[in-house]
Amino acid sequence: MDEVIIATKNEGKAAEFKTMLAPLGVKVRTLLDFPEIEDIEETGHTFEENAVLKAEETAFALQKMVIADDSGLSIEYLGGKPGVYSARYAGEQKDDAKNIQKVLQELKGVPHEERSARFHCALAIAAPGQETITVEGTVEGIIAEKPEGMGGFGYDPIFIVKDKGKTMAQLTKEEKNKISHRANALNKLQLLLQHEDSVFRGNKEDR
Ligand SMILES: O=P(O)(O)OP(=O)(O)OP(=O)(O)OC[C@H]1O[C@@H](n2cnc3c(O)ncnc32)[C@H](O)[C@@H]1O
Ligand SMILES: [Mg+2]
Repeated sequence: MDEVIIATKNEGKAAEFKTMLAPLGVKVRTLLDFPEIEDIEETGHTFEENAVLKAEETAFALQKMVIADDSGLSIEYLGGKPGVYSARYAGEQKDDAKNIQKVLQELKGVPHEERSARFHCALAIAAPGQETITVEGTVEGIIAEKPEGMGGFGYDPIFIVKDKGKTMAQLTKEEKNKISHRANALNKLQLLLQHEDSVFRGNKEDR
């Protein structure tokens, strides 16, 4: 595998995939490089369903192998919300600051011990005529009282990583890419592909 297309238009995700896949020597392109591909409607009820939708539609459109990422934040006190609606929680414009404000508003006055949350990342790898493969990675956290830190993207400034006692946005890129839901999912995918005898492994010479 010398090139992989990540079916995302999210710049934060795109940057993380580029960094995490760099050691493998794989060239990474994203949908930011294919502006002709229109937004795919995320009609699934789970992260996995949406990842499969995005991966299969893009693989069909480009006739290439692609990986899609559907991810989001699930907050226990809110019954799992924003969940699959994380990107558009505060409206169609997918505004990170507004999404964060909405979550903080909904958790106003809720004590620390009831602010448990989890980031999810479902990855799907699809290629024309191949069975799609999916994996999911998570990371546990607590929703902060206010945003802290400048790194990452999305909900990172309000997500205190349980094992670190800092928000995801306060971690360095290297730290985030070691422990994140996306890193966990990508590690699982790599392990799975090592055992999978399919087109996704590429030619022996590529390995
Ligand atoms: O569908 P694509 O084009 O990949 O881009 P998107 O931004 O719409 O992506 P999703 O549908 O998967 O929605 C993900 C939401 O979860 C948030 N999110 C995902 N991963 C995150 C991370 O690592 N840190 C913080 N927030 C994250 C992100 O900001 C979005 O609001
Ligand atoms: Mg999306």
